[in-house]
Amino acid sequence: MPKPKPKKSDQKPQPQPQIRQPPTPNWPPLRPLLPPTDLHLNPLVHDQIYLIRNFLPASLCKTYASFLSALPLTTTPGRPKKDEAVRVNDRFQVEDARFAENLWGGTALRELVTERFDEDEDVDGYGEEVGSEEEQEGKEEDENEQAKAHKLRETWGGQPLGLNPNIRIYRYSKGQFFAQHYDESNTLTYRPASTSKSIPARTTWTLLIYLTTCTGGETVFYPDPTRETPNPPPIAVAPEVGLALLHRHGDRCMVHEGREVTGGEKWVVRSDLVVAR
Ligand SMILES: O=C(O)CCC(=O)C(=O)O
Ligand SMILES: [Fe+2]
Repeated sequence: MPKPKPKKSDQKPQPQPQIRQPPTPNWPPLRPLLPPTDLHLNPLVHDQIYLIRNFLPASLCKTYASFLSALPLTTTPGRPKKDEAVRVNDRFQVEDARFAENLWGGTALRELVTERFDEDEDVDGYGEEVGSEEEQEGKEEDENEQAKAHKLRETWGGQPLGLNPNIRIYRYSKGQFFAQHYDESNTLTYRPASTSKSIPARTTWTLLIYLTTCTGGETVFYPDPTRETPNPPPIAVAPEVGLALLHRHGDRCMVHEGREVTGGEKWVVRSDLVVAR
């Protein structure tokens, strides 16, 4: 069966007058968490999809799913706007810079993204060794630091600043799904909650945090065919309690979908990685 032409998702930021913003939820504290040293950013597809297992422990996911079910979720209409992906789920969207900062800095995410994004690589992989003279060591360390900083910006599309304050909560019940689409990059002005700074920024990767398991409901990625692999197999990620997934979006976004849930409920917290423009 030919694949339907993927649409864009509708993730354009929707600046709304202050007065129409729902009040920010009184999110439960992000505790307990696993020690960051127990967590890893594992590449599923190098440079495209990363997974963090147990990003949120099961007890916290349970607290969140029950907290979120009390929020005023709205069912997205089955009839999308022109050029928008068909999506049927219940969702809640809020601008909450403080929560975005807690998810970033109050968990292992910042450390994994900014310091441990290259754990799977050879630790000496940055730069060639140019001799073992002791006086060269400092210089080599500097060069390694610079190479790492370069790799950081290359991986994330710029200097990571934090998460998009546009927080989206999805609940998919039996029969609900998100049809094939790709996620767009958005520009924004990043304003850390605790300061008056304004930094020109853009989103480069999608963050999905699964709070539940369910049957069906996999997030499925469709790699582009290449000459060597004309029929690449789809890559399916089954929702897992506490799993975080990061995937590249914008120009190099892979077409993907949220498969229909066939049993249970799939709960997802969605944000995006924000980098300096
Ligand atoms: O729910 C999913 O599995 C996918 C969600 C998604 O693709 C999106 O939020 O853009
Ligand atoms: Fe998406």
